[in-house]
Amino acid sequence: MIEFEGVSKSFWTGKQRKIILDQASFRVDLGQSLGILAPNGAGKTTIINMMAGLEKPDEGRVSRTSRISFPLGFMGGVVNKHTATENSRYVARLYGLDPDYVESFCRWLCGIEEYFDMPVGTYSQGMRARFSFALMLALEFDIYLIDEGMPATTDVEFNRKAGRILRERLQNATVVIVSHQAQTLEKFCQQAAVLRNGQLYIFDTLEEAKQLYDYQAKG
Ligand SMILES: Nc1ncnc2c1ncn2[C@@H]1O[C@H](COP(=O)(O)OP(=O)(O)OP(=O)(O)O)[C@@H](O)[C@H]1O
Repeated sequence: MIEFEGVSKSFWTGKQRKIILDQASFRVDLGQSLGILAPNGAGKTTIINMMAGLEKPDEGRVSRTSRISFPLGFMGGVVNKHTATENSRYVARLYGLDPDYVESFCRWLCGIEEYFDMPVGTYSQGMRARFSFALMLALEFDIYLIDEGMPATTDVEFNRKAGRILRERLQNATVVIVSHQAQTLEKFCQQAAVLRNGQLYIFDTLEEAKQLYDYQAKG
């Protein structure tokens, strides 16, 4: 479970205060995958980062009582001067998993051949995205955090394999996915939310959320 209690977050832009959340309270329960709809720049990445514990609220409390993933595409734990082999074995040890398993899973899923033994700093953006996605899928979490704005991979074979594993994983796991379009959320989520005026409004159906989102877009 992830719970936000009276959470406020804003950024000072030099000209004005950009409000992301204003005393917002909501919960993500296990088994209730949530899709968050918000226009570009509204604060989707910031909310996902707060859920992951990468960013702190200015006020209020974020509590986590399950195994929460790092956001898909997050490379913060990956060391550029080390190879994918070294990074995957290191991350496996951090999470108390078998390094041989995590390394071979990532090697198989990434499909980046000899680059797996080259420093991550030498990878293309697509290779980096594939490696961080593979790393996330190698570890088991109760809640997966997916930021649609993260660099995507255009490798068809990888997307097919990774998509299949993610769908399998999501049969038993919960996902929080943020997007600016409803279509992306349809596949995964039991409930949908709209970020509006610093509040997250959660609905039982994507249809209801879309109505508020479309109304907001017109307004
Ligand atoms: N450290 C920061 N300092 C100042 N402003 C920031 C900071 N981080 C984010 N912002 C601003 O806060 C707003 C929300 O950023 P965020 O990346 O969370 O939005 P987003 O909805 O994920 O955007 P996008 O859809 O474009 O990826 C943006 O206007 C961004 O410029």
